[in-house]
Amino acid sequence: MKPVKVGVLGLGTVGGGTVNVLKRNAAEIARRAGREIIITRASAKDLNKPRICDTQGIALTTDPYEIINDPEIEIILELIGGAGPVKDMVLKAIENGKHVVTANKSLIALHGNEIFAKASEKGVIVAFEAAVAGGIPIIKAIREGLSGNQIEWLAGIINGTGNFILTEMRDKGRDFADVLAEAQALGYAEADPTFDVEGIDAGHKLTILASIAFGIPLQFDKVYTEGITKITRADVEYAEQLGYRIKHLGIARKTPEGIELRVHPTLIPERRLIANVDGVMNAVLIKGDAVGPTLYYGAGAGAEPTASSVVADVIDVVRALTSDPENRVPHLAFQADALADIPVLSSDMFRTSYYLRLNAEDKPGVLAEVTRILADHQISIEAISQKVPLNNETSVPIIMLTQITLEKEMNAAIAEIEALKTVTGKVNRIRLETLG
Ligand SMILES: NC(=O)c1ccc[n+]([C@@H]2O[C@H](COP(=O)([O-])OP(=O)(O)OC[C@H]3O[C@@H](n4cnc5c(N)ncnc54)[C@H](O)[C@@H]3O)[C@@H](O)[C@H]2O)c1
Ligand SMILES: N[C@@H](CCO)C(=O)O
Ligand code: NA
Repeated sequence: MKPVKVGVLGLGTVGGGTVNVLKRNAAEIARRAGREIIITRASAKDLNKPRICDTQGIALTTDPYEIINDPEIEIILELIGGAGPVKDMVLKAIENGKHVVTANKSLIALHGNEIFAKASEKGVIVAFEAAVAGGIPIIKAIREGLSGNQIEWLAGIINGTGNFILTEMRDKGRDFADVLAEAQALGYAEADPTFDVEGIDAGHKLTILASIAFGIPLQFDKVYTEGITKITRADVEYAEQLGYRIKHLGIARKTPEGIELRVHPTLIPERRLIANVDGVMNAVLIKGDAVGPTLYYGAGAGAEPTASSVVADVIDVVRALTSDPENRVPHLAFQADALADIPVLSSDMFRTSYYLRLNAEDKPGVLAEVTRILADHQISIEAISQKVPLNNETSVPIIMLTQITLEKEMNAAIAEIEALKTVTGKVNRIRLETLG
């Protein structure tokens, strides 16, 4: 059979890694796919930039549409990124009857509903394994491996840059800015790294995971998002004294009222495997009703780990070239006409435990005032400890862990606690999940 011709848009970290893996493993890949797969054309913004890949044998252009409109090309790899100009590129490729493989989570999270509808209309595949948790085959695991289950919840460390920063800060006492610069140099970070540190990238990935886990349309605008920039060294230490690690998690949970979609720093018991996932590694913990908890671990970013997923998608597409479109794995795991309209809950409706840190005057009755406010809001305290004052301060840090409570009640209680004359400054609140 003739080789399958592939065109690549974008030759940066992921594009370069993909060229390298497809070339290096060509023979093995052909044995798996049943056909030789070759990259014949690639588009780059700057043709003379130094690259991590060898482009010998690949015709380069600065115009992606030359490739998108090339009738010889069967599969387009969109590895440019962003939800701007690439949206039209992907829609045009689909329009031209080409299959698309992308690593672009913002594109899928923001425009996936439209893109998948168009792809179904045209009978082509849009594959996006590399968009979530880099090299971990998490899309395939949920969409195919767990398809007999009702998924109850999932929780994941799904931003490599953020986990790398938190790990280096905790283990080596390094500065935030310094570690972020290293993550950028290593090719882990997004073009705009605020996407990594403010939880937006994790929010994009959570949007995708929740859709394929629960069979709901993609709805990034409903994800509650908090980043890692407000995590302090003191909180990391206090959490550890209590037996917890602070990780930045994306959590999707089905409740009787609706679905919680939230991205935020989270205390998790240090004995959990996921609490010990460090550096650029990602992990996703999924609870299915039949299988119980399952955990997936691997590199969340970087050229070749991400390329591993891109290439696997290319092979899947090649294997599916001869199948009828209706017999393929649905883009969002559930049949497109069977997506459910389950409400996504506002953050007021979240139910979780909390770690609270506040500074209070060191005198009798202060703790009683704080605990009375919590009791008024039906919030039970799991643990409480008073720390030694820092320097010569007259106020003392108080750390509390609560039992599961409604976030609306917690917000109201925090407002009342902050209004107390004996409490100085803000209450620092971090959610806590036992993930059991
Ligand atoms: N870097 C990672 O570890 C990683 C992991 C998973 C997913 N992703 C996703 O993969 C995509 C690519 O990320 P990256 O890290 O490789 O970014 P990158 O910046 O290294 O590469 C993108 C490349 O696209 C080029 N480009 C921009 N406009 C172009 C155009 N019009 N035509 C052709 N080329 C153009 C840029 O010059 C750049 O070389 C993004 O969607 C990103 O979110 C990245
Ligand atoms: N910037 C992303 C790339 C992988 O999606 C991260 O650090 O996880
Ligand atoms: Na993946």
